[in-house]
Amino acid sequence: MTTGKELDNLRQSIDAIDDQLLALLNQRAELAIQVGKYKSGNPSEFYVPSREKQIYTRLLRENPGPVPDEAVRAIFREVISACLNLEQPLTIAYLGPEATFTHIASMEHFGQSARYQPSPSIRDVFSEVERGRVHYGVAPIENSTEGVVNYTLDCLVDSDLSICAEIELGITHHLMSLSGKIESIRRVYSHPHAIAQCRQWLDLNLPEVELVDITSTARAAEIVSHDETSAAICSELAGKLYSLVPVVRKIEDKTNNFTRFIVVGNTRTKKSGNDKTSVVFSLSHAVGSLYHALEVISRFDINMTKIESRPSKMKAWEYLFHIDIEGHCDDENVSQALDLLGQRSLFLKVLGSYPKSIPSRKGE
Ligand SMILES: O=C(O)C(=O)C[C@]1(C(=O)O)C=C[C@@H](O)C=C1
Repeated sequence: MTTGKELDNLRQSIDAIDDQLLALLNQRAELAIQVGKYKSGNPSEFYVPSREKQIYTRLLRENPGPVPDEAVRAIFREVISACLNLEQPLTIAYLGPEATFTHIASMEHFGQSARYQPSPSIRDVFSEVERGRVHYGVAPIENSTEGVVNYTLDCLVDSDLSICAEIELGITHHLMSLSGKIESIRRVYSHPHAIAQCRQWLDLNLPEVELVDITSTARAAEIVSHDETSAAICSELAGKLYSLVPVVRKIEDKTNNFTRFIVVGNTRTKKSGNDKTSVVFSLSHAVGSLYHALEVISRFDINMTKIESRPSKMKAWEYLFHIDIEGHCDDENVSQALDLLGQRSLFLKVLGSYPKSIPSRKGE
């Protein structure tokens, strides 16, 4: 047992370390301000995803414990966020309203010091950045259970913005209501993707209940906050914002449920050493055209992590192929592969090269 004196000594040692941490944090902030002065003054140069990725990778590799990696990441997220804010306060548009998973993903990536602005649609997220009203935008692009968010893919094709970074968030859905009682539920509101991710649970546990599609999980929570007989499938953050309590926690069918979000902006992200590149292309209706296009990827020894096709919208039954490949477009093999792929395509656009995400479980 620790005596009162020993406890006092331990707390004094903690105070001494806190003083050192505070002094070091301020030294770090001074250095970040100096780094900021080397940047040309263009606001889009201040946030450097490749450098941030290198910092996290090194710290997580060197972490001796007992502080868990997830905590190291969260602490340094806030340190970097505060330092960046001293260089240039960042404004971020996200697919709102407040407390959506996109909001959670944005805060997880940019930290508490950035300023956040909800946008009513994915198109609006893009246009806020295009019009220069915010520095960056965040939109969902793919869920591990439900597949791609088509609208984000379409916006990427139409827009001149680049993908600067990706964010991967573990997603957990809770059934939340005003009373927390399952027997009073007549309707369940949520975003169609969230309903689809909880389909088996709903069929088994609430087979008679009406399911209502809503534009976002956060909006569902807001509606339910005015109706005693309904429940929302939403994040804990959204439920708390509207004074809901959990009826049943973690109702998603697949426990490994992740969503990827993209950060879009006017800048191209430099190499971090562990990157991905997103590309969209279209092909002629000739025998083997897709085969010949993809042969280029394997010829240059590149791993493809995703392929998706979308209607071109220009002509019926013509398609755009969206692929993600490992590597940065400034890597020799990726750059050569993209040149050749361009020669074999009717149209090719590089949507961005960006650091591979470090998955986070903060949405759980
Ligand atoms: O290295 C930089 O360019 C910085 O601005 C410093 C810093 C940091 O705090 O480490 C801050 C923001 C950037 O996104 C990356 C790194």
